[in-house]
Amino acid sequence: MKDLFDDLPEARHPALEETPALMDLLARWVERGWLRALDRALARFLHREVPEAPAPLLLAAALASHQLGRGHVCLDLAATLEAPDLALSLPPEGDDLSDPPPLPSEVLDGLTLDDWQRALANPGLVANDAPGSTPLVHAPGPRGPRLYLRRYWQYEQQIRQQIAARLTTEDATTPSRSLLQQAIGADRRPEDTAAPDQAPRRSLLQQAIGADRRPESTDNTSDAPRGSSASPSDGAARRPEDTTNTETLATALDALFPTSGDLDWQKAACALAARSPFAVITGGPGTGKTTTVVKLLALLQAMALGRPEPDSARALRIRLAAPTGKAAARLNESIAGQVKKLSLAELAGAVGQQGVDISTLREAIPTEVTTLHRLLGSRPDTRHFRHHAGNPLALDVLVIDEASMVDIEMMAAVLTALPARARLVLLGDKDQLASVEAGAVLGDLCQRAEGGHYTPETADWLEAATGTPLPEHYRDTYHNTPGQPLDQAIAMLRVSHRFDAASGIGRLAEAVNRPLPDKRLAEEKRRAVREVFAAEGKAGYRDLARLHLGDPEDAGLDRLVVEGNPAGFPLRGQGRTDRRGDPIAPPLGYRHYLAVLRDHRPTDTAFGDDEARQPFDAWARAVLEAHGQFQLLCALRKGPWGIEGLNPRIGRALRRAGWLNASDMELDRGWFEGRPVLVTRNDYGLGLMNGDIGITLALPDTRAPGRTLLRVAFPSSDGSGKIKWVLPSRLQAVETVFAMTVHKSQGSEFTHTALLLPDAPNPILTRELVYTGITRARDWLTLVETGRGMLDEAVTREVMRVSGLGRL
Ligand SMILES: Nc1ncnc2c1ncn2[C@@H]1O[C@H](COP(=O)(O)OP(=O)(O)OP(=O)(O)O)[C@@H](O)[C@H]1O
Repeated sequence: MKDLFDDLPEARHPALEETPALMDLLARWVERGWLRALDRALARFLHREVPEAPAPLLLAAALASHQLGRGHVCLDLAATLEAPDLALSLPPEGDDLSDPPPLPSEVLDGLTLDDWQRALANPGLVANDAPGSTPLVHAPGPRGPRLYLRRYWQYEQQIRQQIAARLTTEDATTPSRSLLQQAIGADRRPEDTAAPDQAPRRSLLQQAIGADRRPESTDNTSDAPRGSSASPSDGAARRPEDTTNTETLATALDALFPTSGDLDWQKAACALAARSPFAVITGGPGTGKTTTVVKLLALLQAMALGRPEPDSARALRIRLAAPTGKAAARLNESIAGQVKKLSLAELAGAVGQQGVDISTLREAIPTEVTTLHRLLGSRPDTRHFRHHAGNPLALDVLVIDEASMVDIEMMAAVLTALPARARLVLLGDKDQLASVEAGAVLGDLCQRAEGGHYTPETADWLEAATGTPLPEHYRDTYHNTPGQPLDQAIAMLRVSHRFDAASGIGRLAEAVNRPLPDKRLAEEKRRAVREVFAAEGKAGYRDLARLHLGDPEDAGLDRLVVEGNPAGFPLRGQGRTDRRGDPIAPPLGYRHYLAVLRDHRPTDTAFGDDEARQPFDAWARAVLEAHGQFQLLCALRKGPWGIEGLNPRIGRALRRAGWLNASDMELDRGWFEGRPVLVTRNDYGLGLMNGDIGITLALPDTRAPGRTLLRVAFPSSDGSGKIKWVLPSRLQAVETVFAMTVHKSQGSEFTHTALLLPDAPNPILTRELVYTGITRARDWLTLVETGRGMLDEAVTREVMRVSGLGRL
């Protein structure tokens, strides 16, 4: 009897057997916020296009689309069958969890990987890892098959090909042939993805996946000449900065990096980046990414200006860019300072026969940082950029800072618009949260950065260039796997110059960030994190405080947001000094910027032409600067511990303390003086970028003497210190930012950061999120806990990103 039953096929969930049942299920998931309406729309669209498409295919398509909203560029089929409930972000924020619809695990029960792949064998809808016009692409991955929406498969291909082409045209050494073949993908011709993609259903599909606009640069139907498509032969031509002479390079590196006994990773990173037309410099906060890149630019410029043939000596066209206005402004500030104090005399004498003029060299190092959108020339209301393959960027070197925030679509657009001979240098912290949009390009590229994986050729070359041998454990021979071409172009900076051993912020970031290769080590990791706090108190880390809140009305929250809760820190935050011995001011709360707002208000009664604005500009600058002293960050948007609940709650606390004058309605959704706002979408008309922060101030109303008018003051993004005054009614996409999500805080830094963890487990709570939040703190960090065990929970959960960019 038993054998007979065993032979019967297992009954599968009706949603896998009949399309109407699947559509009902998807509708229920959408209703509960488990799935996006877009994801269901895609499944319905595909069903209309090919009515006989089997339900498991439509389900896979909806799940693949859903992954995009969660940052993954594709659906990993085997991983989904292993842990089906991870395919949806469950529970979504704000779900009351009652009467749940069937979970993915119930629906997928009984479906094997073979069954699923057989269902995907549908040439009308799914292509097998190849160009074509199907909306979906089924492609192999390192851990098993994946399903992509075609557009994202194409972005990935474009990035792979553009990077691989640069990795094959190193200036100084050439990797072995077999590695080159791996880099390009032995079974794929580089021109494959350039084949016309007729995609007849594209516009409808794009609507279905929320992508009705795309950059021209990635539009394969465009008949624009592929002027910038990189090919090894293009790239092999000599660059103006000739870094092939290892001896000259070594002398120049010695001039930039005073020698020390051990390997200086900054020097090694500079050397590797000078050698390769594509390079990544990754590292945690304060490890010297900016310092290194400034020296790299000085080196490249010196090489270019010092060329022996005077006719060919010309300065390189270098551009610096960052994904958001905020990140651009930050880099702008730090790079300008570093260029000014860079000692160039030795370098200038080390290159070329005559040497290079120091002031010419200094002037040739740019300090202006633009956003990627501006660089590519975004046009209002379209994702089409002015620069693309047919109209490439006019530059020789592009440096992108905060590259962890660049999503796959933007990275593909940048790479496609980059001339074949231009260098690309990516800077960023591989461990930070990735962009909210799909694709963690930097994290994917840096998967092996920790171990180095340098080949014997690279190790020998590095030793010749830097004068220091490469320690054994960074060599591929140590790891017993051949170093990939990509590994040779990546350098990881490992020493923080901002946080020393006495810094709790640095220690906590390190403990939280420690990878967890084996779940059995979870308890050990939790203990290591707890130990940082166990050193609390007078003898403990003086920059760390821990605050427990019982409920959102807890008076502890008022103390934190108004005053900064200095009592939570050892010695009330008094008496600390920085590395140079300068005093560090005790931690502050929002009262500080509101006090500057009140106490420094100009007495002038006119606000009109440029001159009359100056006192107001100075006031706004002081208020904005004071505002950067404190920021509350939280993981969630919704619920009492999300920004939506906390923003009005904090507004009320500040009003109670006498620092704000606003009604409940204004605090909830209106305008009031002192309101800090965050721009949530680029507004090219106003010149405001996603991530910009402005403060609402009351100015004299020139048309009605004695009365005031609210305007929002934003720092101008060109680093000029000017203030942009914007009428609130013109701001289309802003939100109050007493509380900010950790996601939005990327690229920013605050003197005192308070990181608030929610009171219940949530999939969004990961080690990357906690690490990103912690590393936003410059001098003071308050960890705010609202429930038990959430820190433990978070530090042992990692973001799983699925993409195919790991190996090149
Ligand atoms: N080798 C070094 N020796 C001493 N101080 C250094 C060194 N490298 C960098 N610094 C200092 O450490 C601080 C951080 O450096 P830098 O801004 O270059 O780091 P970063 O990695 O770009 O930081 P961020 O996290 O802000 O991106 C700066 O004050 C810099 O002057």
